[in-house]
Amino acid sequence: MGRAPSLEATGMTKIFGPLVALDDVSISVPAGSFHALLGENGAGKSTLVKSIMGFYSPDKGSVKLDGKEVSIKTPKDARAHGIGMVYQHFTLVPCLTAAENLVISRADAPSVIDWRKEKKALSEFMETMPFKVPLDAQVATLSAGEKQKLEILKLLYLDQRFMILDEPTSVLTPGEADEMLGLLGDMAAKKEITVLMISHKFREVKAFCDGFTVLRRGKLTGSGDAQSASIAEMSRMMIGDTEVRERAARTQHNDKREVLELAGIFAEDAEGTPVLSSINLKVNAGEIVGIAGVSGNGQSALVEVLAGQRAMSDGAIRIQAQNFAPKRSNFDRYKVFGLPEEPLKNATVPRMSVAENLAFRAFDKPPVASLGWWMSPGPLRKRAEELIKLYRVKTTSPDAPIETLSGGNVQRAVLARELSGDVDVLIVANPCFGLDFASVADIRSQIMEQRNRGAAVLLVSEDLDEILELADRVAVMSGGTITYVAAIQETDRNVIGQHMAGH
Ligand SMILES: Nc1ncnc2c1ncn2[C@@H]1O[C@H](COP(=O)(O)OP(=O)(O)OP(=O)(O)O)[C@@H](O)[C@H]1O
Repeated sequence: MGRAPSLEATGMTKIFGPLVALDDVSISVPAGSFHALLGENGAGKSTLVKSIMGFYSPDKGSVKLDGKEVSIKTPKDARAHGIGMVYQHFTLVPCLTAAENLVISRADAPSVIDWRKEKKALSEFMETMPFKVPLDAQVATLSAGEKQKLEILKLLYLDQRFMILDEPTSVLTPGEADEMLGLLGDMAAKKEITVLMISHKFREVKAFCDGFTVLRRGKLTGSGDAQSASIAEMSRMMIGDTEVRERAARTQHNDKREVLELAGIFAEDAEGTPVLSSINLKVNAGEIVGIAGVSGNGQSALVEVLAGQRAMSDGAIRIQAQNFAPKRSNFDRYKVFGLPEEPLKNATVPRMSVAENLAFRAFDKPPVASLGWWMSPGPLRKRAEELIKLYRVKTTSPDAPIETLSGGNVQRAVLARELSGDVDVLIVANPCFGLDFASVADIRSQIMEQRNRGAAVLLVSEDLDEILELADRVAVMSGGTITYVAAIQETDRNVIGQHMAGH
């Protein structure tokens, strides 16, 4: 077809108050290229693509498509120019079918839809596509891989042939990720599309990308050919001379005390449909049990139950053989810590400062609360400064509202707070989701150190590599229950993958 556009953004600058989030950055993505945009958390990747997409109006800079300067003031303008974006999280309407989602996404969708005509047109469109999604299926019933394919089909349906993908594989199994990137790579090679992909995974960049651009602290630090550059070169451009901490090793334990027990847990959603049924699992002191599974199989509901955000309809949580009701006073009493999904929403007060959020679990204890209920600003700030440094949280100041931090930095701030206490039980859900590799190394080391110190760790993760690296045992969740449990040494990726797929 040869319809892939080229895109060139020059001198892009975006200032947020005291912070230059993007400082004179230029990027060139030739037609039919599969280009990676790399950088640590907070480097400015989202700011760059949001400025190109018209979500932000840059303070300076210009965008050329196929060599011609274009004016993009809103995301609608970007769409009209054939630039589309796929986000980390799905944007489809779950209760509609795949076909309905495609048709309503059109700017010119008629108010009365002639479904016979639309379906014929859609089947013809699907014929020309390299991958298929069942058009009559309700989106809620599709797997994560199918939903992601539908997001991409939507861009093609809207004729958006410059695709910006924000970590598109974070919700996919490794097999699904390779399949999807492979198909996009083939389309790019045929010059049907041009892809700009934000990624933190060097393996994917090496396997599928031709060009790359690296940002660091809002500045361009390098670009080139992703095939000839080495991973070491690319990571140096990303992190400069910041040292990557060495991974904490697993130590042997004699302490086999049972600490956390999930005993026959059941839960329903608002409509009364079961989301968890008969969850039985024990976690010992000094053990990491990884819960693997394709997203949407009850993992979020389980984390919500453990965090006290969702009621159980039956069953019990026990800690050290005592019934545990998940509420704030008990979290402190039983030394239960954790990172829920979407930490900005579930574990912070977005408008409060980074320092206040870091103190949140400690705000009513000395030394922070030495003035009674008045939070004492001196110790609070000092403690915050220590944690910010130790966990490398990027913020303009401890006083900045936590909602102004990049996604990865909010996560690091919450982990800094939760991992810095005296932990008996640690419950973490996708702790490294969207983090850059230096942070992944840090966070995984911290989790391992808590295990080595004797904490019982429940690690819910959609990233199988993470479970294989950290867990002592793995449990697979499928259809709201645990279908498989094994010691890590006695199983492998394929067997776990088959159970994840429900076989
Ligand atoms: N709306 C905003 N207001 C103030 N500061 C912001 C805003 N959006 C982003 N920033 C800041 O701009 C910097 C760049 O953030 P950006 O989200 O572009 O990083 P990123 O490279 O996409 O990071 P991540 O990998 O964590 O998503 C960060 O320091 C962030 O705190």
